[in-house]
Amino acid sequence: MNPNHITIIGGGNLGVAIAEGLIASKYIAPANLTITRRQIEKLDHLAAKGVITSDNNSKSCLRGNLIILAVKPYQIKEILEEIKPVLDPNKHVLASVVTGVTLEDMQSVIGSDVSVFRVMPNTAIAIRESMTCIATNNADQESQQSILELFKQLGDAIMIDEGLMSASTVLGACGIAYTMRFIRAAIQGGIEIGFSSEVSQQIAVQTVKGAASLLMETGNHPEQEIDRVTTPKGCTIAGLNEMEHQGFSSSLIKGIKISHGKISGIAEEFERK
Ligand SMILES: NC(=O)C1=CN([C@@H]2O[C@H](COP(=O)(O)OP(=O)(O)OC[C@H]3O[C@@H](n4cnc5c(N)ncnc54)[C@H](O)[C@@H]3O)[C@@H](O)[C@H]2O)C=CC1
Ligand SMILES: O=C(O)[C@@H]1CCC=N1
Repeated sequence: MNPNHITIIGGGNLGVAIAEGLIASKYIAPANLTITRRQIEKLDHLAAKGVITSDNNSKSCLRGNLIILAVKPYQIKEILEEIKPVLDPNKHVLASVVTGVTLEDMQSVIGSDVSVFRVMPNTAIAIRESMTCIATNNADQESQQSILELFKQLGDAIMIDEGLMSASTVLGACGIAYTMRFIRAAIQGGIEIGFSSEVSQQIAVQTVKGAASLLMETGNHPEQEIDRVTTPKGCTIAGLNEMEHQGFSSSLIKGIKISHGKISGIAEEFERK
């Protein structure tokens, strides 16, 4: 399966980010990309780039062979019922980015003839820097390879067991928000010690990028890199230890666990519809 036309159903935050990443990657021409939402005027910026915008999900599915579902968890069941009559197992592959809704949930509506994937990117997909985790229970190796290759164009991508999909949602997708909050706090601290907001942001953002790049390029554990920074009796270790006394790592780990626990509640929205 090589996606020759991609249809994204749900042109909200993530759907638009995926479209932008696809356009930037040149993986697919804008004319081979369709995106839907009910208020299509909100997709005018994509239409201006040559993307097909529509408020008709079924017609849009006829155009695409890869269909990406990017709606809220409580909306997906209704949409699956709507597009089911036009789904063709010999043509279509379905990929859902919807949080908490399982492959089995989706197959309970559309059956298991069509290959279905759960895909968990993050909003950095817009600039081709997503970490995307992918799972399936019925797609053949060739389709798995195609989907993996596609999302590798948009950052990094790995196949995982579906049982880890909620964990990947939290670490990868929610992780963007956690990291932004770290950066915001660093900016605020930088202002307290003398920088303007703009310069503080410039320093904080490049420092986070540098830290991530160090780990990517060396493969080191963060603590190895921390050891290189913490001069004995120095200012880094003093600040780090104070942050830990205040619960820095603990609060992050607890937050990750709370987010993870919340996902089973999100999945119930599928059942209630
Ligand atoms: N925002 C994020 O960072 C991430 C979101 N997700 C998941 O992706 C899904 C979408 O999230 P967001 O983009 O943030 O939500 P959103 O609310 O911004 O986007 C959903 C879009 O679907 C549209 N929509 C609703 N009913 C429709 C219909 N019948 N036909 C066509 N379009 C319809 C809405 O108008 C809206 O634009 C959710 O299930 C979320 O859990 C997953 C990973 C990251
Ligand atoms: O907050 C949420 O529920 C969604 C899923 C991951 C990112 N945003």
